[in-house]
Parts: sequence; C-alpha cells; structure tokens
Amino acid sequence: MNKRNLKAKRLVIKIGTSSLLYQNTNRLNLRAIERLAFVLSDLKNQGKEVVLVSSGAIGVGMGRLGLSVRPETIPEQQAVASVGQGELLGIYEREFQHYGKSVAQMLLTRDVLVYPQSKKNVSNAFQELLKMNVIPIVNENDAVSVDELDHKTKFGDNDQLSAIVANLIDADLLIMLSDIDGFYSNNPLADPNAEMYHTVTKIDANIIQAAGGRGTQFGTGGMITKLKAAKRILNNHQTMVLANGKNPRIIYNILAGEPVGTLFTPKEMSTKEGLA
Ligand SMILES: Nc1ncnc2c1ncn2[C@@H]1O[C@H](COP(=O)(O)OP(=O)(O)O)[C@@H](O)[C@H]1O
Ligand SMILES: N[C@@H](CCC(=O)OP(=O)(O)O)C(=O)O
Repeated sequence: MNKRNLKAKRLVIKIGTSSLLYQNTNRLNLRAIERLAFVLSDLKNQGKEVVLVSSGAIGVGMGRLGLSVRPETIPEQQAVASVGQGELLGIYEREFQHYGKSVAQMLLTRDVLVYPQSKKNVSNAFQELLKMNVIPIVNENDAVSVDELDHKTKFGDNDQLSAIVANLIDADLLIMLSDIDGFYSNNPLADPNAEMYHTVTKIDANIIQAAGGRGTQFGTGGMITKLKAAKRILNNHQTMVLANGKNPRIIYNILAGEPVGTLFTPKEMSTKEGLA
C-alpha cells in the first residue's frame, strides 16, 4: 500500500477514555499516559505544534470516588467530572514536566461555536499558547456544560470537540486515538468478519450504517461521534487519522505516512497525494 503524504506541522491529538483506563480494572493506565507525554514532548522538540484533547474526567473521577457504575444524574456527572479533571490534569502536568514541557488546561463549552466573540477569544488563547510553546490540554467543561431549554452549552462528546478545535486552530491533522485499530465495516466487537477501511473520503449513509456505539461505559460516543467528527473535518477540507492508542508511539508511524489506522481525507487530497 502507498505511503501517505501528510502535512503535519500543527497537530491535534485526541485520546479517548478507553485508551486512558485499563478496561478490566477501570483504573488509570499510567504507562499509556507516560508514553503519550513522551511522544508529544518529542514532537514539540521536532518543532511541531501540538494540542491534546483528552477525555477521561468522568472515568478518572469514578475511580477516585470508588464508583463502579457511571452516575445517571447530570449533577452527579458534573461532580464526578470535576474531581476527575483535576486529577487528570495533575497527572499530565507531572508527566509533561518530566520532559520540560508546559501544559495549559482549556475547558471549553459550545459557546465557542455559538458566539463569535467567544470563538475569537478561545482562538486567541490557543494562538498565544502555541506561540509560548505550551501544550494546551482540552476537554469539555463538564461541570458547566449542561443543556438547558434556551441555552445549549454541551458539545456532547470529545470526538466532535476535537474536530472543532482542529477547525478553530486550522490544524494540519487530527489524530484520533481510540481502543480500536480503525474504522471497520461493522463493530468488530460484534462481528469478527468486519474489515477495516484504510481510507474514507466521504461520510455517506453506507458508512454511517457501519458505525456502532461506544465500547466502554466511560466514553460517550463510540464510532458514531467519530464519524460526525470526520464529517466536520472533511467539510473543512482537513484530514484525520483514527488509530489505536494502545501504544501512543503509533503517532510516529502515522506521521511517517505509514498506512496505519483509517485515514479520512477529502477526495481531492487523496488523489492529489496518491493515497491508497
Ligand atoms: N464500525 C466500527 N468500527 C470500529 N469500532 C466500532 C465500530 N462500531 C462501533 N465501534 C466501537 O467503538 C468503540 C470506540 O469508541 P469509544 O468506546 O467511544 O472509544 P473512545 O473512548 O476512544 O472515544 C470501539 O471499541 C468499538 O467497540
Ligand atoms: N468530557 C468527558 C468526555 C467524554 C467522552 O467524549 O469520552 P470519549 O468517548 O472517551 O472520548 C470526560 O472527560 O469524561
């Protein structure tokens, strides 16, 4: 299969809860976080600009509070996420500091999409952080984002949030790390014969039909929200790779153009650059 030719100076990396917690114990996968911090810090040293969109607030909060079942009420979820977000950022801060890197916490609400001034302000903050060589770590502001009748403040899931951030900062590439090797013709958990797509250029009804729900109780979206994110990316003539975050070093393979994961790219780009 042909090598991919991806421009990747400004990157958004999204990591899902499924890659941050051990699935059997639901406790933090410290090794994965340590490896992620190593790779992203190394990319910074190569001169790349890196933004991390990290889920995990609810999962980490549940672990800290000793909850084995995701709480059902919204106030409980807000509270659990607030506990988890603090712990998560503390761990990132420690891990990145090990490689001499500074991080910033960016907790966003849907207002950045709705109000042009909010969008401008957030965009200014990202630009400034990138100029200062800081790695912004983004999550939805779960304590604040609650949809009310007249005020919708939730993105709903971090897959779409990561695509929105990629649009906002005009990223060259969105790398979405999950617990699965890529996008399959059917949910591989349910169908062992499902085949992985290497390149997707359009999100049509057939593609959407292949997507199923989330793999763990901590995440929100499953494949459906990843496809919604991919649609935003394609509409904006940008590129996204969905890959397995089990070992974050896969980011090196992606950036080297190796055909790992599923590449979502606008058609004109896939032919122009000779993609498989
Ligand atoms: N067509 C599909 N291809 C790949 N994975 C799928 C598909 N349909 C459903 N899934 C499920 O989506 C899960 C990944 O989504 P999710 O659990 O939300 O992960 P994350 O925490 O990384 O966002 C996979 O583990 C898989 O079970
Ligand atoms: N803001 C939530 C994100 C939930 C979410 O989208 O999770 P995931 O499907 O694992 O990316 C949290 O941090 O728990």
